[in-house]
Amino acid sequence: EKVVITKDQQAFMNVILDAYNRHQIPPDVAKKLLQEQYSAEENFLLLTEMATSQVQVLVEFTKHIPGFLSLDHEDQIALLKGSAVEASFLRSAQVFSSKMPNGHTEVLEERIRKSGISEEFMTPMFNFYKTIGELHMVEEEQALLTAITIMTPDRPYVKDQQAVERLQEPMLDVLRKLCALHHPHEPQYFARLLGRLTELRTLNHYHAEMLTSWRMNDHKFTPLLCEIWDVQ
Ligand SMILES: CC(C)c1onc(-c2c(Cl)cccc2Cl)c1COc1ccc2cc(-c3cccc(C(=O)O)c3)sc2c1
Repeated sequence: EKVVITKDQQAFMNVILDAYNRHQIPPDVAKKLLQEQYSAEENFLLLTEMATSQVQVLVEFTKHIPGFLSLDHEDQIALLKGSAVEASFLRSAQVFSSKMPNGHTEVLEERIRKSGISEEFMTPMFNFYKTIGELHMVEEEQALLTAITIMTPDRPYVKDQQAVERLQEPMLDVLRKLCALHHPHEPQYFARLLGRLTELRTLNHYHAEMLTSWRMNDHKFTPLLCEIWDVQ
C-alpha cells in the first residue's frame, strides 16, 4: 500500500534532521585527524579530543529531540550516559561511509588501529563500520537512528521507561516510512537498520573492555569523558 508521511511527521522529521545537521564536530577539530603525527600516543590524544567533541555535540543534539527536555532530569542523564558510546559509534561510522571527504576515512581507520586498542576489539568494531557503510543511509535515516538510539527506554537507571517509549515510538514510525520510501526495493531495510541497534549494544561491552585496557596502560581521558563513561 502507498506509504504516506503526514505533514506533522514531516515537520517532526525536519526538527530532528535540522538539529542533527546543526550539531556536528567543528571542521577545525575534525581536520586535526589529518595532521602528520601517527604515534600511538598522538593517535590516542586525537581520538580523545574527537570523542570529547562528539559528546558535546551529542548533548546539544539530544536537547532538540522533541520531548527530551520534558523528561525527568535524572532520566535525561541516564539516557545520555546510556547512549553516548553508541552515538559515537554511529557518528564515527558515518565518517567511514560516504559522509566525510575521503582524506578522513583512511586516516581515522589508521589512528583507531594504532591507538592501543587490542585486536580482539578491532574486528567487531570495523565489521560494524562496514555493515553501516553498506546500508548507504540517507541523512534523515542517520539523524533518526541516532535519536532512536538515544531514546532507548531500557537504559540502566531510567525510572520512567514508558515516558521514553512514548518519545521513541513516533521516531520509529517515521523511520519505518522513510525506509519504505527511500529503499522501495528492500522491504527488509528497516529491519536491517534496527539490527544495527542490536549490534551497537554489543559494542558497548567491547568499549568498556577497551577503556579498562587503556587505563591499565595509564591513559588519561578528559573530565567530560570520565563523567559520561563513568571512568575513574
Ligand atoms: C577516548 C578515545 C580514545 C576513544 O575511546 N573510545 C573511542 C571510540 C572509538 Cl575508538 C570508536 C567508536 C566509538 C568510540 Cl567512543 C574513542 C574515539 O571516539 C570517537 C568518537 C567520535 C568520533 C567522531 C569522529 C569524527 C571524525 C571526522 C569527522 C567527524 C564528523 O562528524 O564530521 C567525526 S572520530 C571519533 C572518535
